[in-house]
Amino acid sequence: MGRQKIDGKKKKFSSKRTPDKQNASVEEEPPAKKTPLIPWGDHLAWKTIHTSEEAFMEDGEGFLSLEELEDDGTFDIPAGEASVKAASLPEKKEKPKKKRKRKSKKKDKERNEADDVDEAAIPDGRDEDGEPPQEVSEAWARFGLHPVAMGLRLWLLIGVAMGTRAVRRLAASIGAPAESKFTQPAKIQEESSVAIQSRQDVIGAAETGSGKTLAFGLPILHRLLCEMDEQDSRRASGAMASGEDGEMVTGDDGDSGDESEEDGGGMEDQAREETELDGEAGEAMEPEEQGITEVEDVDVEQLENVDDWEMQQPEKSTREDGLRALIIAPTRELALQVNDHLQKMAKNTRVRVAPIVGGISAQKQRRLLNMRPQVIVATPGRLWEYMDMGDEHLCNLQKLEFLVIDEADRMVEKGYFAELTSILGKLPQHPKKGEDARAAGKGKTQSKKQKQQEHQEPEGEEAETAAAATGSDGEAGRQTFVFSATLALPPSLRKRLKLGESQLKSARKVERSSAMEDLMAQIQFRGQPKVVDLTSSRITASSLLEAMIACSEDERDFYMYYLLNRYTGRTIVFCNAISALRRVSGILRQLEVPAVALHSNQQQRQRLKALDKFKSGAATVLVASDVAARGLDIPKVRCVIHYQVPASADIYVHRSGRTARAGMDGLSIALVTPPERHRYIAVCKSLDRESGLSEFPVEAAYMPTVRERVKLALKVDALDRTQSKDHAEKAWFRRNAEQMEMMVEEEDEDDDKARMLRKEAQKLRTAQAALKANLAKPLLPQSGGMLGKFLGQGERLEAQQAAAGGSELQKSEAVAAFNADSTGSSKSSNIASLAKKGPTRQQRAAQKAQQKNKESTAGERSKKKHRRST
Ligand SMILES: Nc1ncnc2c1ncn2[C@@H]1O[C@H](COP(=O)(O)OP(=O)(O)OP(=O)(O)O)[C@@H](O)[C@H]1O
Repeated sequence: MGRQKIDGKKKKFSSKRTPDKQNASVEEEPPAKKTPLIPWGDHLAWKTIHTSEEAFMEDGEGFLSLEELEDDGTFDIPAGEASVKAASLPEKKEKPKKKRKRKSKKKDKERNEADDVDEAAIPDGRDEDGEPPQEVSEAWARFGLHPVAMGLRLWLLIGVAMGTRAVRRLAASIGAPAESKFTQPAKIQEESSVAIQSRQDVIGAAETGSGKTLAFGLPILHRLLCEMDEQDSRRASGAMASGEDGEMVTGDDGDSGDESEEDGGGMEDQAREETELDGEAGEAMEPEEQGITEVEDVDVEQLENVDDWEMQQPEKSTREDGLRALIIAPTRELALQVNDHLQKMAKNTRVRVAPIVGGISAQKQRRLLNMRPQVIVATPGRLWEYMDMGDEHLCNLQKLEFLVIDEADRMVEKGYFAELTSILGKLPQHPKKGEDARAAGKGKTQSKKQKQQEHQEPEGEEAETAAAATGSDGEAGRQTFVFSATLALPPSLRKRLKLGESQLKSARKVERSSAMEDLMAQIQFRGQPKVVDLTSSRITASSLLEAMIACSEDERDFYMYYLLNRYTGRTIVFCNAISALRRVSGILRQLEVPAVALHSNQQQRQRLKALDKFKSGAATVLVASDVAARGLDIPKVRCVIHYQVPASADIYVHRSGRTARAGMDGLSIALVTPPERHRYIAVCKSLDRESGLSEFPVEAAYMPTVRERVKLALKVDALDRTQSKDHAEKAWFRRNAEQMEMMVEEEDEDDDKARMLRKEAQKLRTAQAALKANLAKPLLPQSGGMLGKFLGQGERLEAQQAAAGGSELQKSEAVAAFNADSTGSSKSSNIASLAKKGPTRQQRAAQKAQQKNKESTAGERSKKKHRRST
């Protein structure tokens, strides 16, 4: 009931496989027009696809292993209900199990979590939270994606709508939060879809967390998959013509595929054993020095992301395949995240994705490059290093079809630009109309080896691949994406971009004024790029609530601690300087806040461990430098605290953008001290917020305990450091004395110093005991049974934010409402109030607002109740 077969009479999704090839081939025809079985199915570019068995079979992770397969191998899409049928799959060929202990534990955990979803308890299409299914958008259909790429999206959407177990797992595997509000392509993805159909270049700017990665990821995956189809068909028809076995070509996952997977598994395991990150340059700080909770105890399994760099399909491609897509991102973490995202999307396809970033050992980097992945995600420094060394794969750029520059505004900054310029200089020229792509594709600065290779004319398959690279429609050359959340294009440049490349070049000498213009002039666009600017005048995400707290330097730690306690969700505390970051980490450690530190002076391994600990929830606070400001997509970050005012508006926007992602709510609070006032005003001005951010209401009743506690923590931390230093000195002295075979007598120690040390140790013990006692106390003594809980303001803020319902003005009013005093002047006067101290007015206002909010929430609740009952 309520279920419709997707195949109808004409079309059949078949999971039948040729018995000896162990492959699933899917053939479809367009759905019958009369009864569109999937509402958006008519718009799909139905194609024959060849996909691996795993896509359909493996442990519920493939997109057709949805337990919706019928006896005859077709599958149903439930319409209007989410009940699912037990799978009746052809028996799966047992593969010899390889040792995969480390991975399997984590996978099992994920599976168990997913298995917790009781599907029987999901009646009439509601998800397990009892929410009715959301409308599935038809907007994806306009993309005309390759069915595999489209499949990911479709199943993601159906999964979001219905919450079925396997699909939710898939959605999770491609990194989309199940609670995400995206039930259709994000705006930037929609606007960039021209990149798929017409292969137009795109310069895109959209708010943080708005889905830019998929905006370039999907076109790349789509194109590469289409080309593989074409290659397969050509090979199949070639084989037929030459009288070979005419069996359907099934890609790499036939018997040989099994074998290669075995090998691959072996290689992967071996690689895992071997894989160690570089102990690269840069000062390696001891955890104690960082003042962070130990990360050394992190289980290796938590570092899956490190091992996952190993490509998902380790069999290497041929040299003829060449590099197809080059994605450049400014930080290692961001590059690894994009790499991870694309790898997950390309799972179960023959598209291979690999990272080239600093911190990966040279041995491993070499191994990855030897596998000749079609897609490379890189940071400019490491990429240029390998290109400059003449790496064969990286210099084989004739078939490069995609160039992506992510976080472009950062790329034009000092420290990136020189390398980026060199990389761009290596890229082949676009072929002129009618010119042979391969002839034109010879870069300006090719390695010797490469030039020799090119003198040998490609034959057969190679020629076919080259033809495919130029596009069957005669389209040739590389497609470029330039993306950022804060891409400031000067109006003159915008105008010239509209005019097209030739005008851009001719105008550049006279008019070029910014680094961004330099970059645009160096990038060879194919013609007229499409400029997609989705940034609003607000620039930050619309679901982000922003506020500030004006405080003295001494008070900054108090407010930070207050905020961490009042907003217990995942929080990132951003610092400008590593010294401040260490200090904050030290205090938090003493205050028993589960925090980890992340900054550029750490070894890459430490950086990843910290991120992993934060992502896994083992730490709820990340104390970070701006290395974490851009691009990082960490789910469920509720709050960003700018412990120090960032150096520029761009950094402010990117830092704040670590929360309120994918349509979720988030809070960003800047702590502003008098010396930072000018910087704060400049940031506000750049963001067109002349009146400054709304002042965040602080509940003064909490502050006495907060102050006392933080002061104690500071004291303990200072004493702790002194003592560690003394111990280190003593140990050093003893070590050296031993080496010189000197006797060290206790009397050698200065009596006064020894007494002082004992005194210090006693002080530390007393302070530690006092802090411990304080930590055992609730933050707000007389709070009528709500002790230690974070009720009140956090929830009220959320309620007000929700009530504000999206408009910027309303949202800033939502924050302002907390401070609103009888004169209502708090917002306009907040810059002026920076130097002021004393929260009495705030306190009164907060209490008033609290009272008001209680009343309105109670009123709302009773109204809702009434509505429900009627
Ligand atoms: N159409 C979609 N459906 C579901 N989830 C999506 C969709 N598009 C993106 N997402 C999710 O939204 C989140 C943010 O996406 P992404 O990291 O690409 O943002 P971004 O615009 O690149 O952010 P930033 O500017 O900070 O780098 C990711 O978790 C991603 O999985």
